Amino acid sequence: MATYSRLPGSVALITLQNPPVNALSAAVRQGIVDTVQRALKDPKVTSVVICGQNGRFCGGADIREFAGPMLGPPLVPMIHAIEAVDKPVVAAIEGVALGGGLELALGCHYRIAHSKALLGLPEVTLGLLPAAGGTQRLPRLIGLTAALDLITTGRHISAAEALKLGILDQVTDSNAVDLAVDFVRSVAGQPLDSRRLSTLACPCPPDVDSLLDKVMAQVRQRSRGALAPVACVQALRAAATLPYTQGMEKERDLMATLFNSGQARALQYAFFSQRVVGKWSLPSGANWNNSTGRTISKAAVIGLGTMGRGIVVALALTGMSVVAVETQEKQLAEASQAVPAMLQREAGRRSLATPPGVITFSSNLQDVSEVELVIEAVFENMALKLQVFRHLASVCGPGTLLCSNTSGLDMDQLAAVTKSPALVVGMHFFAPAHVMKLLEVVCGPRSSPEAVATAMQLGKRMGKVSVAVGNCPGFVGNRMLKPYLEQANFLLEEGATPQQVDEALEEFGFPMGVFRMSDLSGLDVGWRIRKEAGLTGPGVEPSRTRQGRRYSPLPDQVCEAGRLGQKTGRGWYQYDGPGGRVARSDPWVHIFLEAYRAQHGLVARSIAPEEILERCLYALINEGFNILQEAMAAGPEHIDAIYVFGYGWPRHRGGPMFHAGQVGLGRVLERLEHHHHNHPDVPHLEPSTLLRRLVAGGSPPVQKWREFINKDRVHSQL
Ligand SMILES: CC/C=C\CC(=O)SCCNC(=O)CCNC(=O)[C@H](O)C(C)(C)COP(=O)(O)OP(=O)(O)OC[C@H]1O[C@@H](n2cnc3c(N)ncnc32)[C@H](O)[C@@H]1OP(=O)(O)O
Repeated sequence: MATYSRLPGSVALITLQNPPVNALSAAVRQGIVDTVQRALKDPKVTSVVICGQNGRFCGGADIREFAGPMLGPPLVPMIHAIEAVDKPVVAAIEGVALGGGLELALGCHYRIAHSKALLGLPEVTLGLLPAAGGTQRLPRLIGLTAALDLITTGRHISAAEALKLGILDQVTDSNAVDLAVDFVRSVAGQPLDSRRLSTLACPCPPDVDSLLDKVMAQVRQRSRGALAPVACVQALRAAATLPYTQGMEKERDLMATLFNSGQARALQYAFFSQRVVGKWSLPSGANWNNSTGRTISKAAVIGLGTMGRGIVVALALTGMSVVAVETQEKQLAEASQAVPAMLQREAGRRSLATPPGVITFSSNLQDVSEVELVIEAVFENMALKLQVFRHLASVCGPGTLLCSNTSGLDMDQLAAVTKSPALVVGMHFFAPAHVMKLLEVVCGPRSSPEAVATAMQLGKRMGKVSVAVGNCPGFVGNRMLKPYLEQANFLLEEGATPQQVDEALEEFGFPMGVFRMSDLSGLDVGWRIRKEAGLTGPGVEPSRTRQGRRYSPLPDQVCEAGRLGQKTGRGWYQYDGPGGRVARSDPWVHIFLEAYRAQHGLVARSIAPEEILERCLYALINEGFNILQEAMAAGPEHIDAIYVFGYGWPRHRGGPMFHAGQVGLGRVLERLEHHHHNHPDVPHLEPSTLLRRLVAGGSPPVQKWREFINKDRVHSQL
């Protein structure tokens, strides 16, 4: 709703009220329509200020309402009516003015903001465009070039930047509403024509067409199949080339197409998934709301390889002091050069309000005795990690939280060698750890609510999307990746090339196909994990089966040939040299694949992109269903957030579990059955019981899956 009050000096104050972000729900829109009418009719009112309750102007349209029928007054005529009012209307912006919130402010005659306010038109991130006149008013206010940037990226900007661009008329460090009230009194009675943005011409550079073509090409390349950024450019072309009314028609038509697209639904689902995962819970009933984490001010990181360095930077960026330990002198010397530079770069990029914490480098594990939390980030080797944990248990106090950055090892085994297993949790970062948004917080069976809450809070402080997951091999992300990678290798055995597999996946929307990705991270990484699992290495027979299941030794053989990927200049592709970035097809790989197939009596066949996608993606999704069944993830949103934020799953496809729902669960089941029939020695293709149960239950939408997940789970940890 919106409240109305009359202040001394003939000012009407309209306050939007819809906590927590004063989203423009039907009730709020109705409230605005009613209160604006009241101000208009009240002869004692000469001017109007619109603000939001609790220091937040408006977070935009109420996204939850998008799923249902449109009720209440529409935004477009409501904003037109405000713009047409003949008494000055000022938007007093505190907190946020986003999406429809900023569009509402653009319909006002003046905009005044607090210096800490954030403004933006983030609709593109929800698969939409600013269709309450935003694509037509903003470019008329700040020019086409700046509007293209803001609308196609959806980025939030500071009040200072908004002032510079001309979106704001004034910025204040004190109360924005008070300033707006004073200001509107001072302009009462002045002509408003030039303040009505819809009546202005759109300032454009001389060569509009070439600018729009250039931006369109950039957007298409960046968006990897997403529709909304393209529609934003089309709407801005209309703003630059058509009269306002026709521009608005174009905006409306484009919005209608986007609104009904699966992509908008997927992106809105992704928005809410990101928020759902913050609300973790454990089977004990402990959850985000009833558990208190510790506030960490001093932490340590053990191991300063690539991951450890990134973690040190991520921690220091929160302002805490960090002890960075590396026992190998050469690695320590390199890290103590590299880490401060990384920290400086990242702090500069983020323009931080808090100065970074102090980092102390040491080769002595004893130096972590005073810290409150330790993150072990040594090599992915259980014996080594156990050794470090035993050592930590003797060095640290019994109240120190001990975390491991393992990517899939048993957290409970590590907890067992410490004095306080309840204070042990996994913190699985993704490389580069100071940049990547995802953090898997691994809750072992003995992890206390306090330990989980501390790790989740710390993740949030580091700006991560933290997802609580159960303790199973590979946790959630890597466990699902395994069948995906496995299928990619099988496809090579059967006749595909690395390029064909990568192109199908990149066409789907992944930034990189599996083989390009493997070359980037290094083939030795997976090889070492497989060696640890006894699947490869000296003494292991190079056959195509392991424990009665199909196995492809292809990646082991490529790695053992010294082809480690980009770092050696050769992997699944060839590069210009060690460290090269541009992947080119390598005749060596094709000859190698032919020889491999001949050696194993395999006849190459032509494989369509559809089969590549089905086999890789459905195998991954199927494992997601198994994970849900075992309660290693609390819900499909958790798996989807992990894949969107950590594994490059295209956001406009929502995440693997959401995608399964969009494809149709029946179809996924049928194709898995088909592929399992053709490959009975691949257990990962055998459809999950949960998937079968969901299909038998009428394929409910993803939000209803929880009702079908077996309550008597064997391993329930979440
Ligand atoms: C004709 C079409 C015209 C216009 C289209 C639009 O306006 S689309 C909407 C555009 N607006 C946005 O995209 C803003 C989305 N919100 C945010 O970016 C952040 O929520 C915000 C406002 C920066 C606040 O961040 P903060 O970290 O403080 O809170 P959090 O994100 O956890 O949100 C708190 C709860 O509010 C819910 N919420 C936020 N925005 C909206 C919204 N626009 N509609 C509905 N609900 C919203 C969010 O889900 C959280 O809910 P909870 O139940 O507590 O998890």
